[in-house]
Amino acid sequence: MNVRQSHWPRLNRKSGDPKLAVALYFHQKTFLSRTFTFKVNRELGQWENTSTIYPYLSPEQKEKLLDNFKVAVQIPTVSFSESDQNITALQEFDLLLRRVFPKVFSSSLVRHEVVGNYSHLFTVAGADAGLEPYMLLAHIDVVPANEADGWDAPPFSAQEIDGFIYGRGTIDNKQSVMGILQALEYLLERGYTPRRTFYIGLGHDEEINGEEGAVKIVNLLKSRGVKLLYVLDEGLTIMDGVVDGLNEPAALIGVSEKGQTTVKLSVSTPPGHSSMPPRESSIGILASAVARLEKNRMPNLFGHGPERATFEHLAHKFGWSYRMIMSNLWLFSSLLSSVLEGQPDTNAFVRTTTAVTMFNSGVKINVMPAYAEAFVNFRIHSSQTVQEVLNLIESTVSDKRVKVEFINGFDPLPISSYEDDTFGYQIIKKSVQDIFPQVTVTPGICVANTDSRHYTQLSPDIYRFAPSWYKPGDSARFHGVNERISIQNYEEIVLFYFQLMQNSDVRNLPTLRS
Ligand SMILES: CCCCCCCC/C=C\CCCCCCCC(=O)NCC(=O)O
Ligand SMILES: [Zn+2]
Ligand SMILES: [Zn+2]
Repeated sequence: MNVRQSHWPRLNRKSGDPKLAVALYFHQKTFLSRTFTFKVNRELGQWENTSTIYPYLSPEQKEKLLDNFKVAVQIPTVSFSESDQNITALQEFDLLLRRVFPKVFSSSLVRHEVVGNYSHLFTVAGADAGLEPYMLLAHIDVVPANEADGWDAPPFSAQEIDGFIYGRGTIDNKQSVMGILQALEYLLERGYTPRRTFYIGLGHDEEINGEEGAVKIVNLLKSRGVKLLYVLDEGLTIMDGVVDGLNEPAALIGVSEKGQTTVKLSVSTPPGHSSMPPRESSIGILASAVARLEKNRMPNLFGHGPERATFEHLAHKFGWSYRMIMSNLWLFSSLLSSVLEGQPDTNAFVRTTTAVTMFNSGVKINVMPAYAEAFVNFRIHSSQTVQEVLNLIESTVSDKRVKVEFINGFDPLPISSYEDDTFGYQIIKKSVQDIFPQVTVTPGICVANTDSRHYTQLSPDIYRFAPSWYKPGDSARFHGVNERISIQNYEEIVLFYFQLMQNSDVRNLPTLRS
């Protein structure tokens, strides 16, 4: 999320954005007396004290957890495609977990099951069977990485540079896999017995849709009649310094995630000699169609999904000028949305995105190609459906020579509750505040997809968040080059899960202060 200075109009400068100046003038003239509408959460009262084990890591523990994490990153658990995964690496990863988390694998409180050959389900038995269980998710597999793309360190080296560990999976998502189990290992070492039962699900094929991992874990839990109070998976992060005007870091808890669809566009034309080409080749026809899709973006729908709540919750953290915009979205939402669409990550917040990810054609330099195909991946805004997006694709392509085929897709996920009395959301929020007291917590929309989308029948309250710091430039590290995490951040992540497990043991949330 890089809303950099140049994209945010400076309200206190004469040279500010003219659109904004007009809007502000209009607002000040006409609506000065209007009360701000931004929402300030009421603070919860006294928390039941269950966190009896202080979140602390000794120097020896810090050294050990880092060693464990590095080895996890060094195992190349790559999902190349739905039919191609590095099975040897997945087997090696299984052995690693058993070796470095001896308490987890030997405790009488923990039941461990392998699901779908390489995924893991842990059931940690709580002392009070009357309390509804919750579940933590993460995934073991990673997307491919090629050092030649410009990595500063080999992507499976876990090399340390300036306090950061570099490697594929360091923020997606081995920091959660190892962080969750490391936290449990340390809690068990210190004699912890949970009050509330919880599950840990580690999928091995999230990057290729989770059919063998998450789906099978869900089916197993369903067959046992399990219902979950809340689910926490990977997703949004702690945003820091990437929204101009917001001077404090903000933890965005994904209360939903976007839908997705992929279409294949293809063109067939007669092959022939390249010395006598037709006016248009199959490649040219297809390229024009793809260019039309990229040029005519899906509509900006800012304000029609949970992204609106993000800004309403953050409004009071901005300076007065920004606050005026955020807290009066009824007037300024088009201004704000046009700013947000200027950067790839914030743009993903406000619309269905269009990504041309594969393009294949041609067999020889002097042969006209008989066939060209492209795959386009769309991430669907909360207020749209797959069908609506398909209709827009058809009308934008609008060329009978281009065949448009639906490959797969699903609608945006339901929106989980983030109210003051919502157990899961408030427990996650408190755990963030325990470990990151300087951070504001707010709901958000996860722009990518996660294994948690398979869990909707087990719980209405599904959250997507891992407390990795996301700073300017970090968006390019997800599935990109130089994926990395700071050593300090990894320690914080272990402590976050350590706290989350203990905080989840409260029977009820504290009552609201009036
Ligand atoms: C004002 C807030 C604007 C926020 C803009 C969005 C910031 C995005 C931050 C983090 C994104 C990280 C996504 C991590 C989950 C990755 C899951 C994944 O790769 N799934 C597979 C897939 O979606 O294909
Ligand atoms: Zn992921
Ligand atoms: Zn990923």
